[in-house]
Amino acid sequence: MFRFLVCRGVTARAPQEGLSWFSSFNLSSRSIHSIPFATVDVEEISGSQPAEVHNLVQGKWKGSSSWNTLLDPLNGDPFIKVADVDEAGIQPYVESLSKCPKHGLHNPFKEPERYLLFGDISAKAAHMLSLPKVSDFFTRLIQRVAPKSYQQALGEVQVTQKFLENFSGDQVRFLARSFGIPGNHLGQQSHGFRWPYGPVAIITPFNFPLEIPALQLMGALYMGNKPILKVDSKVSIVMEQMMRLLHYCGLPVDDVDFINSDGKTMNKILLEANPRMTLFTGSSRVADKLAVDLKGRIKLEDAGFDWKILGPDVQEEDYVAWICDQDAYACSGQKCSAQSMLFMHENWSRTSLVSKIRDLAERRNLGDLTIGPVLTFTTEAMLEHMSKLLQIPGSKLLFGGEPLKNHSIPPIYGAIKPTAIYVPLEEILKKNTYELVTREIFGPFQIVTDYKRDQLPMVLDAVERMHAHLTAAVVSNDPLFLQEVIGNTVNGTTYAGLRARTTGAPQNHWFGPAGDPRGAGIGTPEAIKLVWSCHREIIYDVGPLPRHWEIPPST
Ligand SMILES: NC(=O)c1ccc[n+]([C@@H]2O[C@H](COP(=O)([O-])OP(=O)(O)OC[C@H]3O[C@@H](n4cnc5c(N)ncnc54)[C@H](O)[C@@H]3O)[C@@H](O)[C@H]2O)c1
Repeated sequence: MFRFLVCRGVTARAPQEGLSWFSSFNLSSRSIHSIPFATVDVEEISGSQPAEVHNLVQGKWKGSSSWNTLLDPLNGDPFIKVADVDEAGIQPYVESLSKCPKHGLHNPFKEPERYLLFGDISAKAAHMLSLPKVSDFFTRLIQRVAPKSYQQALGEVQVTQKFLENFSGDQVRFLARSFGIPGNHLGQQSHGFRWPYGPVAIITPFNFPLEIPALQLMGALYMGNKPILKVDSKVSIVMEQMMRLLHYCGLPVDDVDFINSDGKTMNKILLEANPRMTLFTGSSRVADKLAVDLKGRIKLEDAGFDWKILGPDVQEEDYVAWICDQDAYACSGQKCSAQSMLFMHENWSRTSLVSKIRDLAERRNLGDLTIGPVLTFTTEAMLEHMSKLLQIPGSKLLFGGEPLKNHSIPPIYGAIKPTAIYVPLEEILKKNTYELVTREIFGPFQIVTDYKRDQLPMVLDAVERMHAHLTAAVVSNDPLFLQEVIGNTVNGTTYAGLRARTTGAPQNHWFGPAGDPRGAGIGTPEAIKLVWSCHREIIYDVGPLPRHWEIPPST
């Protein structure tokens, strides 16, 4: 992995066209030391040289009178200053959103050229992200604010790059494909169109600083909406730089507002600006509040308490153990799709699967960020949860359960070893323990249990009672077993088969919860159309009237 320097203070350039756009960022001839859109040098951000994150409203980047200082999650240095908008400063954002009509910035009858514009922007942005120094820039920036291994952070950049490639050229206009049905008489035809909502809001969490906001933002824009984007301030520097890249690739500067604020201020903006649709990705607690506040005009990607069921056919033990380790502990367990509960068939309990998972988990280390800080739970909170679980009869610590040692992660964040706790199935199902055992701990933490051949209905009962149905894995190549588990469950993204995993949200398949009419999706054309457009039917009825038509009797 090579390092490079970026000139501090370089501002976003005006969009340029065609060849000149490409040659203005020609790696071989011009400076390999600069990234033309970037305003930060990822390797230089530190307590002595803190980076600044700005807001964008009505086409202008703005600072703020109050700056929120972030601590480096690896050493506690105050390393990023975020221009925080407080409740007194929301008016420009409310006004900007209110200016956008309900019929959007474009639709099939208004400025259709913009569908092509977004195909072009996507092609250019995909090209930029494919350049090694740009992809390294974003990968490292992600690592600085949401510490995860280089490979995991790079994965976000690659998914975003592929997604942008997917929606290059004419693919944006194909998203707005309409259909027509012949009518009842000459001159009548009905046409179904994908229509934008107009002013919309996007709220995203800390754990995927680039992939989630970038994919949802582009989907919103493709369909003709004007979004206000709010990313968790802890990581918003990544998307701030991505906004600058998009401007560089031709995104009109007043198409998107970008805001840094706390949740309360954002809640107020939503109530005052009244976006026609809000996409919320985050915890179920906030999701449920917003669903009420916004009177249902919302789509949700909320909490994940994701399960994996190992079926009766034991095979490829090493592979299954490796996937379990990746699913539970990559990104320190801070994926919404992380494996939270593992159900092992008794045939698997007789193998050395658990000790293999433990050995793999023990390879993880802070040096390469294969384990790292937990940003929303402290060490004490996770250990306290563990001791409550260990009071359940028959439960035991399988491995982990200790704080990480020899680190300088500040105490506002958590730092524990990858942890697995065994809880007997019968105990999990008891009314007063169920809630405790199925609480989502957004860290390197999983529950393991086992079941006997005739206890599959109990396993299915346990997963039926969960409130979030995001991802799941059924690890078996027994078609009857797969059929039974899939037919009796609902999770929106379910992997089935020997190689099944719970994590993995590439751009090539739908990712989102099921079983909830508010459920959103991300990544695919279906997800974009569902989340970011509504159906509009235009019934043409132009005549002519039948010859000798007369006014009929009233009906
Ligand atoms: N389903 C998915 O695709 C998905 C993806 C990633 C994360 N998640 C979930 O997100 C959670 C972890 O993220 P988190 O702790 O940052 O979530 P969170 O709900 O605390 O915050 C998410 C975002 O909402 C904002 N926010 C908080 N209160 C708000 C309010 N009242 N009005 C408007 N905005 C508000 C936050 O500032 C942040 O930007 C986990 O539960 C995880 O499972 C889900």
